[in-house]
Amino acid sequence: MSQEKAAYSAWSNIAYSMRLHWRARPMTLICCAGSALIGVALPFVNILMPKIVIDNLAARVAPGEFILAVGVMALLLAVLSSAKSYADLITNESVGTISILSHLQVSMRKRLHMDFEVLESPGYAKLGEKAGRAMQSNHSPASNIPRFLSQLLLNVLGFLTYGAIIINVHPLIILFLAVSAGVNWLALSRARKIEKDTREDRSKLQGKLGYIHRAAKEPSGGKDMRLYNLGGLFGGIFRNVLGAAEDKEHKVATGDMKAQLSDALLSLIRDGAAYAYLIYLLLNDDITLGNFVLAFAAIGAFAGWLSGIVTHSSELLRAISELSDIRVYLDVPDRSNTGPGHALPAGSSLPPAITLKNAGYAYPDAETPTLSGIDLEIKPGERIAIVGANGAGKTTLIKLICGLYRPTSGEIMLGGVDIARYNRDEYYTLLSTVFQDIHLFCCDIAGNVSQQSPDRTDYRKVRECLALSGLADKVNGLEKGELTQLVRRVHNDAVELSGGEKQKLALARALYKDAPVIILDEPTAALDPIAESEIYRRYAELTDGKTSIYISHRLASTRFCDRILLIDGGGIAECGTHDELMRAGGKYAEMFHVQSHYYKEGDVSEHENAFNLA
Ligand SMILES: Nc1ncnc2c1ncn2[C@@H]1O[C@H](COP(=O)(O)OP(=O)(O)OP(=O)(O)O)[C@@H](O)[C@H]1O
Repeated sequence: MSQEKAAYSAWSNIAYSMRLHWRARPMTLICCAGSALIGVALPFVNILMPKIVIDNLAARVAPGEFILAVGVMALLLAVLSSAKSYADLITNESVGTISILSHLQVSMRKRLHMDFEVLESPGYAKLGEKAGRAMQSNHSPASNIPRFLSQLLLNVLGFLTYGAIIINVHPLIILFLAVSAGVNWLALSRARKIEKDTREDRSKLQGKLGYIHRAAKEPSGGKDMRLYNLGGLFGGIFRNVLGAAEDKEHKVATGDMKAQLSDALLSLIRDGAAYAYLIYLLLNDDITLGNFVLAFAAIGAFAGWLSGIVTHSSELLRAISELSDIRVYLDVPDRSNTGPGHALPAGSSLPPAITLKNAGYAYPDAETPTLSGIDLEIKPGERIAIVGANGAGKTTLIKLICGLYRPTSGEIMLGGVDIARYNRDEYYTLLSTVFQDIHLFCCDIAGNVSQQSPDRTDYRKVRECLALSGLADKVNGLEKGELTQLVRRVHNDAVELSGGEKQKLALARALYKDAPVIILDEPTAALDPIAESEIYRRYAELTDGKTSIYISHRLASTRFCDRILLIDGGGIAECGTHDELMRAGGKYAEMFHVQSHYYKEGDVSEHENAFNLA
């Protein structure tokens, strides 16, 4: 998967953010604009008030006129102040929240539906980590672009209004103030560059910290940590990574601090010089007292507007850049066919043939393909067993057949049509699967079997499937039976299932789905011998009228299949019935002999009879 996509331009990100807020709640943007306008009017009225008071006193106006002028100003202040509070309330409450909720929803949808191959790829995970940093909360910069824009607008308007007052006193003051702001901008640019340059590394370090955290937190990792005494080793690695992360964060914080210091220092020099000049004008009677007070206040605030422009444009640029991270992540395309696809074959009680033509698969960044040149036709209703050494590519092969991976060479067809042409979700309806890594969902046992909400669950069928998979006794022994919750982390009263029980539950889930193709990846690896033998005994019943693909390391158990495929060297090295492969005397026969060594002669033939298929 290509990880780097051209980053979005600043304008594109601003337009995107504005669109997002406008669609969700137009009032938010109206309030942002209102906040900027009132935000500049309010202090302006504030600094105008003393001038009006002084001018009126100097002109010795009638008391009624004086009170009216001051009263109007006070009323204006009160109205503006209330309007500003209202606008701020709306923007503070909505801006970050609208953005974060929208992005969280889209990213959750993406996680739930994204094509599996991309979901699994490390490149996608890294993009997710970067985006995750930018989506940490409703206060994160990327979520607050309209607010930064509003603040920037406020400062630009303040700059222009107050600038007009100051220009009236002397245009050079503006030039002087603007040059000092330019110097300040340079200092902030440096800080922003440090932040930008270190973002990739900081994101990677955060990813590592997250991984170590999870490994220490999850019971599966915690068990090994204790038994292998990994506390010291992992603690050391954690400290190193944390140290490196702190170094980077420190670098960014130091850059920010230097920029702020230079801002404070420059402000002091700048305002001091401007005030000195105003005092000089007053002492020489070149300015009225009212105008002196107004200009004095304007210069004080002008510096604030200038540094506001510098700071908020810098913040806005940072936010824009982080929004790019989110958009790049959300824009990773789902390559699977989620639109209207080719109609699924209908009309036969048996599922259609699955054909692999010269199919192969190379994992991203792998030097050599895991599988290549696979030619195979799985006939309707056929029972196929796949065997082979660890890492031979058995699971990869079934993931290809399931459509979870797209072949990197050749093609896979169902009923003569490339499986990529079927709608992905419709194609999945054909498959009942049990993989090695079993995931339990935080609902009750019945829901875990039906994979449906309670109102759509057929409880009678759930009980039948639990009986077929051999979990009925366990479930019936629970106080709430199949209504017992699973996943303790979510439900306090949940039960914990053993590895074998989970496997039985996964089998019940596959049986409940009752799809025409059943794919089992070592479904009995964690079962006790009696439960395992029971599954073998019932295999014909469980897969009746279906195509079945069955991976197992227990070679004796594959004898009840119509055909056995031995995967080796990235392809199908041997193919045939058990007897054919034994007669051929190849790798399968060798593996079988090695394994049967551990069984008494009678055990194998016992299985043979038990399957009632040989
Ligand atoms: N997500 C992945 N990314 C990269 N390589 C992978 C990935 N999954 C598996 N592989 C590699 O592909 C090869 C085949 O793996 P696969 O899981 O298909 O083997 P298997 O025959 O099912 O093994 P086992 O019997 O141990 O379950 C292995 O060498 C493995 O390292």
